[in-house]
Amino acid sequence: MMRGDTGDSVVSSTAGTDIPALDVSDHDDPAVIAEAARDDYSLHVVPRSWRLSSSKMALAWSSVMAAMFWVVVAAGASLVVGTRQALIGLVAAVVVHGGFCYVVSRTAASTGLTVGLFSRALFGYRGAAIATLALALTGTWFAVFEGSVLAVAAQAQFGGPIQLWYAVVTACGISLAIGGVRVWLEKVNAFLLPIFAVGLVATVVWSTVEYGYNSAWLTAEPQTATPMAGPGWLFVFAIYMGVFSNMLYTFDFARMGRVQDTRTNGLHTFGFTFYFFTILVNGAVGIYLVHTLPLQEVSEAGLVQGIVKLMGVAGLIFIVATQTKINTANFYIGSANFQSFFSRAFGLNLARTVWVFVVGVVSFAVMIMNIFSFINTWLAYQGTILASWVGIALVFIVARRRADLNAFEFRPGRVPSLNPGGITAWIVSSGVGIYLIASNSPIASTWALVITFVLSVLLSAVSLLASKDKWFALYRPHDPRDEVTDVWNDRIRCNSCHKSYVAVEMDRDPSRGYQPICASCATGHSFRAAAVAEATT
Ligand SMILES: Nc1ccnc(=O)[nH]1
Repeated sequence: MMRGDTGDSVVSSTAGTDIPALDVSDHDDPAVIAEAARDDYSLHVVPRSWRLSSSKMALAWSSVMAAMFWVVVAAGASLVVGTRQALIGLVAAVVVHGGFCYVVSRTAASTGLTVGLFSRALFGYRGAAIATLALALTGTWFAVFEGSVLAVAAQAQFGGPIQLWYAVVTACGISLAIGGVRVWLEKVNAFLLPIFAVGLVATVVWSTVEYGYNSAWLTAEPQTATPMAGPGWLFVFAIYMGVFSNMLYTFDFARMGRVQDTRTNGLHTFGFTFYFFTILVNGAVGIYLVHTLPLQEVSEAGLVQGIVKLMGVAGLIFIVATQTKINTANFYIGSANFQSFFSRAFGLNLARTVWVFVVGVVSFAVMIMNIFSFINTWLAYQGTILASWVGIALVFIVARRRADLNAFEFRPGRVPSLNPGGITAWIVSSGVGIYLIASNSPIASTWALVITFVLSVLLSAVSLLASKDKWFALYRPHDPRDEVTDVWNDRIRCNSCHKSYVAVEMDRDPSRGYQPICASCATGHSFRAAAVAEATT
């Protein structure tokens, strides 16, 4: 439908000019739907028609709930600070993660943006690429840990060389993550959720029957004294701040939630209910098991070996369920963010499928090379970068709500290269965090991430007060958003790839006679250069 035909004032911005008319439609382009089945609009805004019901969203996202990680981290922490302090730390973590993810998931659903696209509003066009690289590496390194745990469990049951199991686990991870969230993730995770839930209860009951119940686990004192500058619960809370990366995972999933479900999704699917189970229930099970099972070592590998020894094949099935679930999410986030990073940084536009293989090959190589401690160190430092991303994003989201602004500017032709306020807050706060962690003092394990986060909030709040409009947006004429009646419902055909995307993400290309261009094609160098030139003259 060409609205220009009606002479309607909707197209007023092009009236009387020789700007080409838009090819507008109000339904999805079949070619776009086919592409989305693999890519989930990873370089585009997710239209309202590609959203999942809240139950499907919950099943897809339940992937992150099931990871031996949550069980083992709490178990290890409780040996350092004692059960009571550990539980206090877990509760604090549930409240903070739940609250933040409420906010983050709402913003993701209302904007339909990825972490990569949204970050442009915070840090500018180039600055945003850092977030996608950090998140892609987080997904890949987590895939290494969770995959290796599964390989260890399989080896404990069946024997054979560990390298063989690494290969099997990697092949499974790749095949499940090839389809997008709606193709595989939601279905696989729905199927595995009951196995995970039953397995968790069975592990507790089985170990109690086998080794007897001893209530001493509830009052256990610290066993591995560690110097720390602060209370034990803060030590535990800080460990969970190290996985604030979950909030970026949340963003990339919640963009596929329906707008009318934002409250349910915010409170339950991604928020408090989710973390009650993920952090507190999983954690309490871990603390119980570590005081009940005779373990060789408290690590993910040690715990799964204990479980497989106790329960045999049933234990292995449980571990397969947990680790397969979490690795669908890790592979998905890793591949989607590598795709976004390489598209921005190197103009390399490949399907997400290709990046699924890259995540698989890289994580397999790391497992084979046996460099787990390197990855641990990497994640510890990188945790500061993602924690401060969260602080800056929250300040920005809250400020935007107060200013009553509806849409974030993220389009390549309409954001500056760097947002000096966001970038300064990001570099300074994460720099301080990295310095504190490198100092290896007792402050590192308790305060480093807290200080990073608080600094990121303060600095970004101050920078917003001092900010100028041009930090956030390039001002250019001929915005297709102004030419349609409904930016979410009207699809505009891109003159470069000839596919139609929702008007929210569309721009006009000054280097090609103001033809319409989509958010993905707009990452090309010539368009960006022309847009920047137009804005500054
Ligand atoms: N997001 C994640 C949290 C914990 N473990 C993972 O592998 N991934």
